[in-house]
Amino acid sequence: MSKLTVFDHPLIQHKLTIIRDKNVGTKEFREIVDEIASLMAYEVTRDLPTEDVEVETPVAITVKKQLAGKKLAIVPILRAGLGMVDGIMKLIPAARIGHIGMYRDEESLEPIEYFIKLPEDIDQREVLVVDPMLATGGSANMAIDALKKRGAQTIKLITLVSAPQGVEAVQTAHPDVDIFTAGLDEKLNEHGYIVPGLGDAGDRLFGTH
Ligand SMILES: O=P(O)(O)OC[C@H]1O[C@H](OP(=O)(O)OP(=O)(O)O)[C@H](O)[C@@H]1O
Ligand SMILES: O=c1cc[nH]c(=O)[nH]1
Ligand SMILES: [Mg+2]
Repeated sequence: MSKLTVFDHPLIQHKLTIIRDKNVGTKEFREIVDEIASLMAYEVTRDLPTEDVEVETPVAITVKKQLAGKKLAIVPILRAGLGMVDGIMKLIPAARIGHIGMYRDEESLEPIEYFIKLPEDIDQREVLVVDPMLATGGSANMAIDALKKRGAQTIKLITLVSAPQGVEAVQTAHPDVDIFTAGLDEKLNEHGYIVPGLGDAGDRLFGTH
């Protein structure tokens, strides 16, 4: 069974509470999603391997740690996942970025894929799939399926708000994929929105509601 990590860091919780407020506008929403993504990336990358390297300081030669060249790819699920990319890239600037375009059919809630473009060596990279919302889990599962079909082997899923149903769906379909989320909410409503959630993340990020 994959691991579920719910971040209880006070900064993450505080910032998530701010953007849940329906009166927060697009500019502030986008800025805070970016900040939360950075804070989450710091924790998600905690287990990256390091190696010893020699470095000459102005004072002496010493041996210290650097990242052991583990290659990463950040894969946002469009549109809303785009809002988390820059925040993660600030910490991991050498990561490659893949894109998976997907939207949920409003009636069936089934995801529909409309775009996919990944780094060619995706099979050699640890992949961070990012999407603010994990609701039914349909989109995340379809994105992970698409990644595995193209050879991705190590995948983590990073979300801001998750519904228990979505977590269970991903854990069942992909027990090898660890999930990191800033908030585990109560449930889904009859329209498939997370309750209490934060509404439609894509619309709030891009001002399209
Ligand atoms: O877990 P699920 O039930 O699949 O729902 C979650 C998906 O729904 C939202 O995208 P949406 O379909 O609104 O597309 P958008 O990002 O373009 O707004 C969200 O960003 C996820 O991708
Ligand atoms: O609550 C939800 C559920 C799916 N997608 C969103 O953007 N919000
Ligand atoms: Mg949307």
